[in-house]
Amino acid sequence: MITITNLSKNYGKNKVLQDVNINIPENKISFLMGENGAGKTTFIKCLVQLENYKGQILFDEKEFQDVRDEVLAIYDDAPLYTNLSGIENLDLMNFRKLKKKECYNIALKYLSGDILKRKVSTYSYGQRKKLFIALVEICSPKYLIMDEISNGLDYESMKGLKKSLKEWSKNMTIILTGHQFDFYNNLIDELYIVKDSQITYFENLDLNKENLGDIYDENII
Ligand SMILES: Nc1ncnc2c1ncn2[C@@H]1O[C@H](COP(=O)(O)OP(=O)(O)OP(=O)(O)O)[C@@H](O)[C@H]1O
Repeated sequence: MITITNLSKNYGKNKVLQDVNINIPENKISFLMGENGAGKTTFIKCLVQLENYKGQILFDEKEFQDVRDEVLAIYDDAPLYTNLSGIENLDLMNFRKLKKKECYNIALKYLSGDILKRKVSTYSYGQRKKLFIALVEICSPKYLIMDEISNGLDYESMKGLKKSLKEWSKNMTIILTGHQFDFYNNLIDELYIVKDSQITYFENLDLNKENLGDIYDENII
């Protein structure tokens, strides 16, 4: 479980998050829903210490630095070595220390050999996303955080990712954010609303029956 206690984050006078207290359960898919600028990415950046904040974030009672090699965060400006090939990037970022050949074989499920051997600077937006998705399978992290992962993926890749996320969540604590509710409907286990500097857990909702678009209309607008 990830425990967030009294988390506050300001950018100057903009109080993006104020005294947030939530728990993210283990081995579930938790989804953060909120309008543009609500603070979803900020929250994720706090989780992985890319932003300073007030409060406490613990991963199964441990500080981030003690679980750093078990956390994988994927967000739009996540860094890649653009002068290196896709496979060289995977080899460098692979914290499970799989052999390069094993990384390559896993990555082939997501990108062709030709693309994997090309410099990342030549990749399309969707191909960069697929490289990170391959990294999830290579690293098999305990905690997986994906900010707007479905953006830029083609239909087949989205279907494949949805299936993989379900499978991964048997052994992974997963946090997702996004706006394309078609992708997140019938996928997520837990829902959190990000609004007015707060993150609120939605209790007792049957997410398999309820439509995220309707929940958004009723609770966010
Ligand atoms: N580095 C920054 N400096 C100043 N303000 C920032 C910075 N990053 C984000 N903000 C502001 O913080 C607020 C929350 O932004 P954030 O990116 O977390 O929103 P979001 O919920 O992820 O939005 P979206 O759905 O559009 O991706 C916004 O008002 C944004 O303008």
